[in-house]
Amino acid sequence: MFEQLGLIGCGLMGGSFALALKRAGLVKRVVGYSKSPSTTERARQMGVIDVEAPSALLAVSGADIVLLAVPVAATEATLKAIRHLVSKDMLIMDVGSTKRDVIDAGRRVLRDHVGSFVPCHPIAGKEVSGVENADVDLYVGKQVIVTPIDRTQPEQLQRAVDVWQKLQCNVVQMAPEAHDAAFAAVSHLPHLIAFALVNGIASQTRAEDFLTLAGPGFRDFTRIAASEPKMWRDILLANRQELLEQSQVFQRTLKAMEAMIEAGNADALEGFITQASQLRANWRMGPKKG
Ligand SMILES: NC(=O)c1ccc[n+]([C@@H]2O[C@H](COP(=O)([O-])OP(=O)(O)OC[C@H]3O[C@@H](n4cnc5c(N)ncnc54)[C@H](O)[C@@H]3O)[C@@H](O)[C@H]2O)c1
Ligand SMILES: O=C(O)C(=O)CC1(C(=O)O)C=CC(O)C=C1
Repeated sequence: MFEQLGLIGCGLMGGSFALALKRAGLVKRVVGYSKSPSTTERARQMGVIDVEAPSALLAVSGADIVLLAVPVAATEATLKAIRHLVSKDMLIMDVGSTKRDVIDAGRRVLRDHVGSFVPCHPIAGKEVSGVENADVDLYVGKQVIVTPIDRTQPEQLQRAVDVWQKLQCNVVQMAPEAHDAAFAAVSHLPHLIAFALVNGIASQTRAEDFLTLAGPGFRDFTRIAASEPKMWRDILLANRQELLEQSQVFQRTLKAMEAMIEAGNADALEGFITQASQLRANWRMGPKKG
């Protein structure tokens, strides 16, 4: 049981975490801070946080657990704002979608206290952001990737794993580099393609007609194109090297498929689609069972 959660970033991810922690009876009090005071106020009105803090530092004052739930590019400034109150006994976690840049910021800013910081990434989310969309069940049954470094205190790592497990998450430990490589392929690239696809259609003179005719296939494929622009700008830039490599792989695959279509090679095209279709039909979210 924690005495006080210091929540920095009272949005979708942070708000959902606070609600889940409260429901599980794991925290007595939540003190929250968001850049915009109206967001912090809204979070209190919704019962997501109990007390509004006027700064990140004051949100951390008296906290034994801290969650950073801000855009990844805001991590360094946030850690700088709180570093004077960070102690060895405080568990600090984040939920950022990229890990190498977040960890680099942690090393630079926290220095001797970097051991209190356990980098985390819940593989849960939505295309809508903000505290209004916070959801007590967001993390239930989802994977949480933890990417400790050599200096992470084993006790803090264990506490972080325990918290996520009590929220009914499946915790997976990985190296930060392996994390960023994997999520470039299965999260960042799909978002890049969804944004590009929508804008590619929108750039055509008949876009309005096309979009009026679009059905469930378009809706499902492009759901994530409605995601928060600044958050995704930061993610795509933070993981640019891995993402650009994945984009190259995608473009080569697309070119190969175009060549089959151009040549009218029905067998090759069918084989290619069969491979993807079977893979996707058998795919289930989460770790392999059995
Ligand atoms: N949305 C998703 O699907 C998803 C999934 C997994 C991880 N993440 C990660 O979670 C983090 C938060 O995303 P979200 O979806 O909750 O976004 P959000 O926009 O809903 O919430 C972010 C909150 O942080 C606040 N904020 C922004 N800059 C700040 C700063 N400098 N100091 C204090 N507060 C600040 C905003 O006002 C907002 O309240 C991001 O790092 C993102 O990469 C998002
Ligand atoms: O469901 C969505 O809308 C998401 O995009 C969630 C999603 C993903 O790509 O799977 C997005 C970013 C993350 O860091 C983790 C999860």
